[in-house]
Amino acid sequence: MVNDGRTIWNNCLDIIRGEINAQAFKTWFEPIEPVRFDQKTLTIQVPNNFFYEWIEEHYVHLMKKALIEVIGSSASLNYRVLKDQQEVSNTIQLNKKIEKDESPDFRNPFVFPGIKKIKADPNLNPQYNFDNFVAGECNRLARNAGLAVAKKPGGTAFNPLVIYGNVGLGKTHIAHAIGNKTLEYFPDKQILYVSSEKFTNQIIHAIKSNEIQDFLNFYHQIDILIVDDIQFLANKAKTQEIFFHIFNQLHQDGKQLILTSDRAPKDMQGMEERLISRFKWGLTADLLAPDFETRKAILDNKMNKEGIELPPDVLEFICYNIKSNIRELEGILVSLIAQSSLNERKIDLMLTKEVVQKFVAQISKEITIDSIQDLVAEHFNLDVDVIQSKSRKRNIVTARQLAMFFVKKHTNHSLKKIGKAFGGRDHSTVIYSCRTVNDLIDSDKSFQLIVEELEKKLTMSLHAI
Ligand SMILES: Nc1ncnc2c1ncn2[C@@H]1O[C@H](COP(=O)(O)OP(=O)(O)OP(=O)(O)O)[C@@H](O)[C@H]1O
Repeated sequence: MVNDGRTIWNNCLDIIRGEINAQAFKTWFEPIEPVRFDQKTLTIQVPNNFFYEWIEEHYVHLMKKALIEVIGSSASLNYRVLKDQQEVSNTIQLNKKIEKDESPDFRNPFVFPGIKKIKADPNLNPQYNFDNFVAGECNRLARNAGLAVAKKPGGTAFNPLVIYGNVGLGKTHIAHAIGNKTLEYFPDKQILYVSSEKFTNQIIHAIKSNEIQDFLNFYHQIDILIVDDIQFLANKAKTQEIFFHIFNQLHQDGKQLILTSDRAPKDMQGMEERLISRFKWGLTADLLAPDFETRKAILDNKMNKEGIELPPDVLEFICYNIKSNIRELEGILVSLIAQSSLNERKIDLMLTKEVVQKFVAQISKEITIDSIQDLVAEHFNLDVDVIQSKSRKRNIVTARQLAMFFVKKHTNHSLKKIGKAFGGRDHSTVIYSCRTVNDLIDSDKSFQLIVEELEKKLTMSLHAI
């Protein structure tokens, strides 16, 4: 029996750790100290008031869940806030009564055996909706298809709707958003969001307790089934077989299926061919990494929600450097807020660089010929090998000359080496290119602006730290 505060808190942490990402855990839970446990009340100490408020706002559900699991449903929680390094005990003494959480988890469906029409918790997170899902070219197809499906579930050609994309690009968010929107239009329809992991565990449980028929009955009554991260079904033959069965039945009945995955159906290894072919029946829409403007809009959105404002250079710096994972973008914002609160530091470019560097430590910190060629090629919408080619087309020549100019200015490479990296040109071509760029900067205002913009991107990038 656990009865001391530290053991209880450690047990809670074990539960919490499994539910949030490592960075958030480190930022918000590692600094907490258990103080005492008395009469089912756990007292924890947080570093400051801001910390307390953040935890209350963002993690109170999770804390409830953990405390109920470890202490029982009559548990309660006190915070003690450390201020100015002094312990100000009971300054904010909250006796938060912990109540049984009604909806943290999908209730095991087998509690409804044989019931004709069920009404189960759809397990949707209202925080993930279309209002806070920033639209961009990167998610246009998935977003539009999702909205169409929500208006007419089972009644469009997008069945199943398969949304795929790399880690942290919004698959779970959009899956819930579609579910929430559908619920708005059709409050009486039975919607269910389930992660593949949970779905698999439910099957294991059903098999063990001989309730597989109840399980199937339950799923056959769902009108809109959303299964997240179906790549987890790979190499799980029995789970795939059962899912296949459910899929066919629902599809045949005109019910809507929405699936997400981290890869396109054709690339799903360990998945039965018959399932893959069904995934291709409807629409497969990908989520791409957002462009700079969309990244800024996402961060803006998040800042509004948290009620904070960042200086423009800080915002731009983050967006220049974090390109391929929106969760990381948000993680940086949260880290910045935490760092500034814990260390009482202003959020400026210096602090931001420190935080960003921790997130992307694997990135090279030097400006290289490759990084310059990539940047210039991207700006002119060209492939890098075109820049290195012999082409004399005007825009290609300009891009090439500009890239050489940047390499000369921002690296220590010799003229010979630079020429070689641009399709084996000699040193006089490099000198001529740099001179031409300088002349253009002086004489052409729009060219000057392009140079400034690219230069900003180069120096904003982590390479410049
Ligand atoms: N277009 C967007 N607008 C606003 N926020 C977004 C957008 N896309 C993603 N996010 C946010 O990014 C974070 C990560 O998104 P999400 O968890 O949906 O990604 P995922 O693709 O499911 O990741 P994983 O592959 O790890 O499961 C979430 O906080 C989500 O709200």
